[in-house]
Amino acid sequence: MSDAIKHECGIALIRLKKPLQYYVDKYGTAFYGLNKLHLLMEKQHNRGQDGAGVANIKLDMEPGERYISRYRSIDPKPIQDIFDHINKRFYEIGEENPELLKDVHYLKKNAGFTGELFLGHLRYGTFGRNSIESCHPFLRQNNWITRNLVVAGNFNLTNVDELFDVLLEIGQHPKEKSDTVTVLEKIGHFLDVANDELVQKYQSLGYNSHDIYQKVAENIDIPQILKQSSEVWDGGYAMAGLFGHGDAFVLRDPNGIRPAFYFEDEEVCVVASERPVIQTAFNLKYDQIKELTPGHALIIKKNGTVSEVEINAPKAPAKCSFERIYFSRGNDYDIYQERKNLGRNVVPNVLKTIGYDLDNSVFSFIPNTAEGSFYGMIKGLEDYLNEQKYEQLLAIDGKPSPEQLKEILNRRARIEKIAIKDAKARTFITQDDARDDMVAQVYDITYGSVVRGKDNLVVIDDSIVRGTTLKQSILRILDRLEPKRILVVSSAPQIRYPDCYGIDMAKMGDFIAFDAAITLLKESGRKHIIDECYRKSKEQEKLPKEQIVNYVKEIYAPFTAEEISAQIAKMLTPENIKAEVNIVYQTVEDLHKACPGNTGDWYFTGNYPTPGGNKVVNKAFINYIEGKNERAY
Ligand SMILES: NC(=O)CC[C@H](N)C(=O)O
Repeated sequence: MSDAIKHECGIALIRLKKPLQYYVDKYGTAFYGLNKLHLLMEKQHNRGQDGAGVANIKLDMEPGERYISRYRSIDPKPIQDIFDHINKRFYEIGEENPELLKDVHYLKKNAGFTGELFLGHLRYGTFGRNSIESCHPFLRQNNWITRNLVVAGNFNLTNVDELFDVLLEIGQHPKEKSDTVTVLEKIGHFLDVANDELVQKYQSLGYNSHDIYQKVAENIDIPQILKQSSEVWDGGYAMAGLFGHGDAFVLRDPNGIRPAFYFEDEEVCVVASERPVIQTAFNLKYDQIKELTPGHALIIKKNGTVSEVEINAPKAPAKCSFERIYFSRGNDYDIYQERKNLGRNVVPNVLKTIGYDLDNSVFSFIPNTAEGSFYGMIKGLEDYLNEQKYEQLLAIDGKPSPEQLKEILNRRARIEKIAIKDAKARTFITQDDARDDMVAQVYDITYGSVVRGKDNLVVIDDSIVRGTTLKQSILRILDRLEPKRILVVSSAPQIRYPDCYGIDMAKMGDFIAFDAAITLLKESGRKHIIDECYRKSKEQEKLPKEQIVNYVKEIYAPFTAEEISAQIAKMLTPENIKAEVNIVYQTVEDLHKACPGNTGDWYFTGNYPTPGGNKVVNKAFINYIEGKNERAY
């Protein structure tokens, strides 16, 4: 990915189902859960760079003993910072007496993060600031054990304002307006209600105070609480939570927009945002990992029982295709195949654009996430060439001569490693005139890989959002190789609409495809379409989200995808470069063929799976026209 598109958040949850001593005996460590959590988080570091956090709950502690620990960090290397911080205490204990590091009783009484229930989170913020206070997990503390709640999620809701107002209506006074706090308080409210009801019930049955909370802990109906609190959430979410007494959950949105995978056996229950992460951390096979059903919650009771429970009826599946194209790590069994298919599917259009001139074309990719689709593109080119060789051989009268055979068989796609990504140099002195030049050097090239003035240079990238790095850096540096033409291939279709479900792409002006369509409208004397779209958007601004229509589609409607691609190519071509620049995008249809299980495509099509999406795109368009540079949710 050449654009600095923002990653998702990632979650990791572990419940150790056996007493800690079991892991000491079997694996030789009292830190089995903590180490696995570290691994799960490290392997998902791609999902969030703003910060990270972990929480832990110890089961069956005595009153007066601490049982919830949490640590968060916005250090440039937050995962390392967190585990350094946690492990420091263990080093101290080890210095004192190494035996104590295997004494689970001592550890539970004397050190944090030695419980049985772990929750980790990696954050890329889509709401609010990048402060440590915005890092998950969030805590809602209480002196009654069953009222304690810890929450972390990969999510974005379109109706946080609405939900916030409901909190006010019921008389709450939230100390801040953040989406995670709003969700936490929403669940917290129904948790309180459930507690009150159960306490009353057991009081009337004559239980004493201590036993009452024991009974509450055993009988609290987590699915009911989740139903009540999530009923009106509009958005994408994989929301994880822990309760003070030891129950836990992970709830997935009804369209399955955000991913969640899990594994369970007699020792552990593990949940993460990506499947191969669990495979690697616990040495498991692909089919041992389950995907959490949309609209369902995984409920992990304190007693160790695990079940998937329907919370909200699943809706039309719209699992995020961007996870497959770019966000999730490419080492997932399915995702690797899908990325290769994405590359393979663009081949016919690529061949057409280069006039089928394989002899004078060099193929490469933008490091590193486009590597999977590059392999697919090569396979597609090989298929094409094989087809040609077959035809050529058949066309020969009689037996081909050795020379003919060699010539035909030797034809292959010319593949080179062209672009190299060097270490990030983030700390440029900003306003300096030399800055652009420095930015241009973030990528480098392999000299001598292209025949000057003669070759087409084809490079595949996974997607193009704003295209800034392409324009400022990549195209300029590729032009130094003096190809006749540079063809940039995007394994994703044109990004035309904002995301409001957890990817930070919330402004129309951030999309080169949108810029291109607006420019085309203006240049062709059709500005009235923009005005009309603005008028209609404004008119429905105050309507309930269910009634809002995505009129922004009308901005793109007059043009074919190819016309917009051509305009994008024009706009992204830097001044003073020699090569002709073309851009070929994946079609939406081919995207669906490549990633059949993840049909969520609203950023490409404007078809939002929830009503709130239409409200967001409406707002984003109004913001754009009115010159407001802010998020639309
Ligand atoms: N990318 C995400 O899932 C973000 C989670 C949440 N909306 C936050 O900003 O903290």
